[in-house]
Amino acid sequence: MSFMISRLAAVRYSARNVLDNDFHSFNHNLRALSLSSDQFAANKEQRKMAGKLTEEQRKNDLEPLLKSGWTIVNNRDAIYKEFLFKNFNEAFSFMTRVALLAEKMDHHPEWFNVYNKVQVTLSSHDVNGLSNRDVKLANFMEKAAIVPQ
Ligand SMILES: C[C@H](O)[C@H](O)[C@H]1CNC2=NC(N)=NC(=O)C2=N1
Repeated sequence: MSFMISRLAAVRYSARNVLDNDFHSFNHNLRALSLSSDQFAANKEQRKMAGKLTEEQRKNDLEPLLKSGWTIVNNRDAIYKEFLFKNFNEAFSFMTRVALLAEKMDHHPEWFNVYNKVQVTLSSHDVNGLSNRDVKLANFMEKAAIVPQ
């Protein structure tokens, strides 16, 4: 019973955060509720262990992205690309498609949008550099940016 109450308290706490517009910590709490604390810690640890891209992964997985317009950011282990669309609707549709995967992956882009332009920087904050999650998200963005006319 006290377990249930503490769960409810956690949900209420999460709901309050949402009202405070703190979606990030809401999702964090939701994940903590659906995984046991051991699973949650293991999951976090796994992400860290997957770690930064190896030299081999950089050669095999990063190089094709650099040929598609991604560049390595100065003084940071991150990649950047500017996507241009016909108008705001197409730019924001792209962002929406990407946002759904990003949330599923619990891996979020740094991005800036104005009208038809979306500037994206990808890096994995928990390992302070590029990981396979950035490669996956970048490859998805390449597909999501194609607008059927
Ligand atoms: C707690 C939660 O898992 C982390 O804050 C997630 C959220 N989104 C993230 N996004 C990115 N790009 N890097 C991270 O390390 C990261 N961590």
